[in-house]
Amino acid sequence: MTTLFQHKTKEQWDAIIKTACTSFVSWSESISLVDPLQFFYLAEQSGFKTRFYWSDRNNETTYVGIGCTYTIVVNGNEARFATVETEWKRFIERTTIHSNKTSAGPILFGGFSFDPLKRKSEQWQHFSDATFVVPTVLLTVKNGEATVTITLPSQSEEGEIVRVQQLFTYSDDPFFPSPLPPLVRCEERGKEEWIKAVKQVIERIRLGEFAKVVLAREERFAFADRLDVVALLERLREQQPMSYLFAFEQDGRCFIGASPEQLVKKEGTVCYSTCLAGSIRRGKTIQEDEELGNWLLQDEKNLQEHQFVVEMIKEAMAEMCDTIDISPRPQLLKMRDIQHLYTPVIGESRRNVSLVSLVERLHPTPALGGTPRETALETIRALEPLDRGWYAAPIGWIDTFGNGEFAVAIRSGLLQGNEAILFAGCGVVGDSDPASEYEETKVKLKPMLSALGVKKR
Ligand SMILES: C=C(O[C@H]1C=CC=C(C(=O)O)[C@@H]1O)C(=O)O
Ligand SMILES: [Mg+2]
Repeated sequence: MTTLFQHKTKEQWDAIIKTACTSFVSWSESISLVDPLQFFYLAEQSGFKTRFYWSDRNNETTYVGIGCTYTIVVNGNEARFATVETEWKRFIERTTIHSNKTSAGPILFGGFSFDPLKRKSEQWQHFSDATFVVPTVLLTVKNGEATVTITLPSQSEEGEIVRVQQLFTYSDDPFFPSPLPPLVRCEERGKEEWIKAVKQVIERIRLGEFAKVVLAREERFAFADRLDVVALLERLREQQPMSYLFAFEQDGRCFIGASPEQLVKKEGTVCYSTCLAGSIRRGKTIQEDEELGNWLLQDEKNLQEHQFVVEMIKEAMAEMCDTIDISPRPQLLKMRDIQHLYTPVIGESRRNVSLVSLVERLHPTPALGGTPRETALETIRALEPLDRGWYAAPIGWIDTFGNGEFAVAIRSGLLQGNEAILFAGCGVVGDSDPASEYEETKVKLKPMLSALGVKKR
């Protein structure tokens, strides 16, 4: 047995918790490097019902959150972004933070639903229009260094303290996630209805009603046994190393994915965003892959699909930043299963714009909604035969300095018991072909399907 966290005795914990004159207390300490997945795994062993996992696309920062000391839940469209922001500020004011490193400290992690005006389906009942948590225990792994941050109410009960402490005594034997269970059934809902919706959207674009609408669909998969989130994260981490990896689990339901798309990142006065739209599969040989990539870089339909995103993000960033830097032409972003047109944007803002206000301004970009935004959203609400829930919406974190990052939760799915519901969409423009758009959604389902071990359907 190894003790991960040896620095403080029970008496020292008590002293920190009980002498705080604020409602919450938080402290951080360096620990020896641990595999974040092992930490995530331990959470379940210790009986915590809430856990999350985040790692960015450069693998610079990984967070694992366990338990929840503070929760922000908002339902409905009214001020959901502003509420998250004010509640986070209120929490910081009510917390004594013992931290000697600027990079450590508690974070707020969570996500939003794609569209609060869409009627919530049964499957998304447990995911609010905004749910954010301050974890009881946070593991931060940054540049090869691990820090643990414990955040507790200053009136914590003894039992809770003991449960948290138990988490730090672990066996350092390798952990064994359960093997992935075999697939027993897959169900594709409303293929014909979806293709009909794509056709309708194309016609309405040609009539000049709107310029672009992103339509999504879902597929359901039933397995012989319960799906193990740790096993899935381990496979996603291995198979999609250049993606944001995220999982948010509460009471046995987990929203999980590996997305290539950054919505926004804020680091001091610097703000980053990316325009990602326009897709083609990867080639089977290097030559075919290059040919496909070159075709994508010149294809009018895909360039148009991409350009709508560039225009909107450029406008939003120009509004919020003093200067912006954006390249005039898209480049290729190659993921394991798919390649995209990609244009990064960097802005500098000395106006104190908050990360949450950037998220609010940017969501949904035309990579997930359409152009013009409101008409596209109304069209999606009316035509799309599913509730997107948290799919295609912002997911990410904010720290106590207001820095943080949000990804767009695509290439994702909802796990519950033996079942996985996966989502994929594509940008429909005037020159779209319904059959090719359908094929594109199949490519976009691949990252989650490979992680689930589903090969042929
Ligand atoms: C809507 C999705 O992807 C978006 C992001 C990149 C490329 C896209 C496209 O080419 O259609 C989509 O706009 C999805 O993966 O479900
Ligand atoms: Mg597309």
